[in-house]
Amino acid sequence: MSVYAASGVLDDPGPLPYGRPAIEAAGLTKTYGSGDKAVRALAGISFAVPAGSVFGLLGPNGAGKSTTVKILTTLSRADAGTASVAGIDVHRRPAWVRRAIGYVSQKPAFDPMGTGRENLVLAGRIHGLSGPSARARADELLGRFGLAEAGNRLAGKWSGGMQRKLDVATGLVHRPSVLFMDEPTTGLDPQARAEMWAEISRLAREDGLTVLLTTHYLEEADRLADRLVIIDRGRVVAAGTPDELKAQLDGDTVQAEIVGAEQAEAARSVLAGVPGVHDVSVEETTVRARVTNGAATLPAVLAALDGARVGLTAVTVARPSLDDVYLRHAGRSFDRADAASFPRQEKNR
Ligand SMILES: Nc1ncnc2c1ncn2[C@@H]1O[C@H](COP(=O)(O)OP(=O)(O)OP(=O)(O)O)[C@@H](O)[C@H]1O
Repeated sequence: MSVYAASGVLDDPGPLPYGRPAIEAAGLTKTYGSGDKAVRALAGISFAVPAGSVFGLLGPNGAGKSTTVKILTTLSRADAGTASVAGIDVHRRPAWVRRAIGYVSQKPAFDPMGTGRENLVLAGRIHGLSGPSARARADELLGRFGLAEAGNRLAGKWSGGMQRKLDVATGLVHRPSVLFMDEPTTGLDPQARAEMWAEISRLAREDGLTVLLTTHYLEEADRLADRLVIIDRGRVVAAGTPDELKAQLDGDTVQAEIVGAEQAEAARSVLAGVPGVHDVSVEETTVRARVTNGAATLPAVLAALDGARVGLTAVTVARPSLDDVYLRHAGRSFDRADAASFPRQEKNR
């Protein structure tokens, strides 16, 4: 099979071989700039995404999510490592990959001065559909996303949730087998976010699409992803299903808010001595610890802190969350890693 037919039209790369992951990344590295200004964005990222599943790429700002997606969607080249999408090598066959994937960026991609239907028809035409085929596909997608009634109204006047659905529908016009979504629910209100989660699940369950989404919302990854990797500073620090990752942390988490940072350090040493308490960490005035059994250990924790005259403003006991998984692997909590990198990221935008 030739890569390009004489007309320049691509041959069909064919279906994904049975059992082969829809996305495979192995040892991807990427450094931006050189010398003193070099930024190592990826330090050897590897993962595999089963076909027909929702996969989460989770990490704080600057972790390397966008760089990974850019490489997988052929917008950037890795310095080293290999990657394939829909069974196609991203470096050797970028045009094939582009035909097999859809991409929904974080920023709106639709024309607000066009109707929803016009936007979809235009996207279909850009992908080479004939006029009648593009119109039929537009109507199919409007119906699929519950947008049929609004289809002839200006997209710029739609609600944020409807506009996001339009962006997703646009990414699906050419029937890709793999859909990349960058922060799909950023900026949506809670109801629109829940609706978008349901849509994304449906795409995988009912349509057999493989969805790779990036997010820095732990809850989103927990609720939506069949499997996920947590990326930190260009490395995969944890991988598995959300339940597998949380189950690695047996027991509960005790989190105590301490009156001052000095007392928080004192609290750390006090708690480290309480039987059943382990992995004590301190960030500013927050002390966290893993405990074998939260309900049984809490009285001893409170008594120990009280005995050391440590002032508390709040104490909570919770089942392990993905934040705890991140804390265990990255040595700092997710929120703080995100906040720490935020000012630098703002400058980049
Ligand atoms: N074009 C670029 N030139 C220089 N440095 C870059 C460039 N793009 C990204 N970086 C840096 O590479 C690192 C990884 O960035 P990347 O955008 O992949 O992270 P991210 O996890 O997607 O973050 P965010 O959630 O903020 O998009 C960061 O330190 C970032 O500042």
